[in-house]
Amino acid sequence: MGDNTDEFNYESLETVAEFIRSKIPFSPKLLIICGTGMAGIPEVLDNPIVLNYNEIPTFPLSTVQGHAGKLVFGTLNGVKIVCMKGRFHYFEGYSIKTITKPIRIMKLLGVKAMFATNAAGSLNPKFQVGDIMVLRDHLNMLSFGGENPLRGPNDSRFGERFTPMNKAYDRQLIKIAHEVAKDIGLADNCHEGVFAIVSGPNYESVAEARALSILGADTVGMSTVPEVLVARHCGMAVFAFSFITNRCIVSYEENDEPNHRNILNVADQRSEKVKEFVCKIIEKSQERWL
Ligand SMILES: O=P(O)(O)O[C@H]1O[C@H](CO)[C@@H](O)[C@H]1O
Ligand code: HPA
Repeated sequence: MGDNTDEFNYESLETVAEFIRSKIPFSPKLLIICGTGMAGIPEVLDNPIVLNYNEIPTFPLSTVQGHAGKLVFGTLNGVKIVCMKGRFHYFEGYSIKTITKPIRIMKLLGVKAMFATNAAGSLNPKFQVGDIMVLRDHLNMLSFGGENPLRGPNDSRFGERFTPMNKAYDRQLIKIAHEVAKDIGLADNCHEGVFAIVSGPNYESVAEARALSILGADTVGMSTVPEVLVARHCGMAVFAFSFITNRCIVSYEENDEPNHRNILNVADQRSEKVKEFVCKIIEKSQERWL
């Protein structure tokens, strides 16, 4: 779990990238991280090639239900893509560096942009379960507590010491996402807002949900933001969205409770729409990734 062990240095990550290069006949340009319940996204790829995480030296292993632990390489409209079917979360016990390790490996493979998806609870009363919220910004509650994957010596071969975050989410891709939502009949179900990350694995207490809302968060989840920090640090364009699987409970009078099984079910029911949304955004931004 040490921050600066050899496992994370440039040369070690390059060894992992070289292993992947030896298995895959092309260099991916776009990384898609499949959130909980979004494991169907790689089905859109032509000529898929699968690499299991446990075949890749030093790659972490998925432990969460709904996260298979596979890299799926393929193309869509000529764009060379790699999907992470299974991401890593802080609550699994991995260090913040481990959960973001794949991002730098992907950079070494040639990836220029990251599309990150997540299942999230909604804090904004205007959002419904089944809606999408495109991330305009985030609230990094882990970093407020000092946990940041960019902490430690900076290797300038990846990026600069200090990374701005005010323009983390690519504005052209956000615009395209709204256009696509309109085109596929999701205009009323596609929002834009602020995502807050908490460590989990517990869902929020009523007081926590209320506090996050007061701080300006519209959705909350347990992933994505560390990946975004590392992707921006190494110069990738970033697009992210939350798929809203549940409402956060902000009243002591409510009997409802969030649970992972329901979250998987809700995501599963809308998986075709989510796939279409992602495909069309890639199609419309295609020239940037060729
Ligand atoms: O963020 P993803 O991986 O979509 O998963 C979300 O869903 C799980 C909780 O049900 C947590 O892992 C949370 O982060
Ligand atoms: N809170 C935190 N993480 C989540 C939630 C939630 O309500 N739903 C899905 N992931």
